[in-house]
Amino acid sequence: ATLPSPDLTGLRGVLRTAVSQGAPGAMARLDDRGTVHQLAVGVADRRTRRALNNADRFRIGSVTKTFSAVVLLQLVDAGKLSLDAPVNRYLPGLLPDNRITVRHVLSHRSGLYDYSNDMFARSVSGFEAVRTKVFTYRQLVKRSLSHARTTAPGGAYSYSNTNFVVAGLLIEKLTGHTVGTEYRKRIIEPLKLRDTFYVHPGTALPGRYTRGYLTPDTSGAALVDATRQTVSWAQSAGALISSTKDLDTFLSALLRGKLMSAGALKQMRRWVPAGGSQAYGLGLRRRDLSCGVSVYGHTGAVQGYYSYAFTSGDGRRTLSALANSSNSSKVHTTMLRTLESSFCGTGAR
Ligand SMILES: CC1(C)S[C@@H]2[C@H](NC(=O)CCCC[C@H](NC(=O)C[NH3+])C(=O)[O-])C(=O)N2[C@H]1C(=O)[O-]
Repeated sequence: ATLPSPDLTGLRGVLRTAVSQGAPGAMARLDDRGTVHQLAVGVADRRTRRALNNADRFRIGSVTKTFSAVVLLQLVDAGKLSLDAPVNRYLPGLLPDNRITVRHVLSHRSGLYDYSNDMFARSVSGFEAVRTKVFTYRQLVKRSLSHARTTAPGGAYSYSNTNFVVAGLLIEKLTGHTVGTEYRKRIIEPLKLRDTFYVHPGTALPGRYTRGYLTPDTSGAALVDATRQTVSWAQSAGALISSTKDLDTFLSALLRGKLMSAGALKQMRRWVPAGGSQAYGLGLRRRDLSCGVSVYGHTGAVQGYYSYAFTSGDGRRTLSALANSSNSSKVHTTMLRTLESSFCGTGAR
C-alpha cells in the first residue's frame, strides 16, 4: 500500500518544538524512495553556537541493539547459533537458568534485570560515576544477577540492557572477534556506512559530530555536556556512533532483506507486545502509528542523545532523527512525532 505523502512542514514543526522544550538541537533525515529531505534546527554546540547539521555524527544508544541482533542472525544463517538453544550452551555457566534461550535474550523476555536502572537512578551523579569507566561484559552481567529476575524465561517483554550485553558476549564467543570488528565486517563495510564507528573504550567521536546534553533531574539546573564518555555501561547494547544518513541506509537495507536470509528476517519480525502501540521482535521495534502504518527500527537514549531510526515495511521510506538532549520525557515524546509526520503525513492524529 502506498504511504501518505510526508508532511515536511509538520516535521520541521516537531523539531522546532523539541528545541523549544529544551533540546539545544534536533534534526531529521527522510529518505522517501530516494528523494532525501534533511532538516535541522538549533545548535550542535551550545558554547560556539554552531548550527546542527545532518552531517554531524552522534551516539545512537540502543539503535546499537539492532546492529547486534543482525550479527547474531547472520550467525544463525551460518549455522553457528540456534535461537532456541540455551545461552549457557554457548557460554557455560554464564546465566543461572539453563532455560534462558538466545531468543528470550534478543526479545527482552529473559527476565534478566536491567543493571542500568540502579546505575542511573540519579541521572547526573549516576552518569558522572561511570562516564569514563571501562566495564567488562561479565561485570555488567554480574550487576544484573545481583537482582531477582523480572520474569520466568520466555515470560512477558521486559526491556533490559543486560540482554544485549549477553548478545555481545555471544558475538565475541562465536566469532572470536570483538563486536566492533563484527559490526565493521558484516554491516559497516558492506553498506559503506562512512559515519558509523564502534570506538569503545574510547570517548571521542570521530570527525564531525554534535555535542550531547544531559538534562538534570532538578528542574532548571544547567544542562550537562555528556559528549565525552566511554558508554562502557552499554557497549553492544548502546555504544555505536552513526549519522542520520547511515541509519537510513542501515534500516532500509535491513527491511529490504539485504543483511540476512528471508528466514532470519522473518524470525527477527516475530513480535511480542511491548506496551502501547509497540511490539518487539529480535533487537527490532515495531511502532504502529495513528494512521494505521507500522514502522520498524529502534529508538536510542544515551546521555545527551535521543535517536530514532525507523523504516516502512518495504524499507522504501526511512526516517532517522536526533535530538542532542536526553532525560527529558517532553523532548522524547515530541521527537516520536517525527514518525507521524514522516509516515502518516498531514493525516497524523
Ligand atoms: C528504552 C530506552 C528509552 S532506554 C534504553 C537504553 N538507554 C538506557 O538504558 C540509558 C538510560 C539512562 C539514560 C538517561 N536517563 C536517566 O538517567 C534517567 N534517570 C538519559 O536520559 O540520559 C536505550 O537506548 N534504550 C531506549 C530504547 O530502547 O528506546
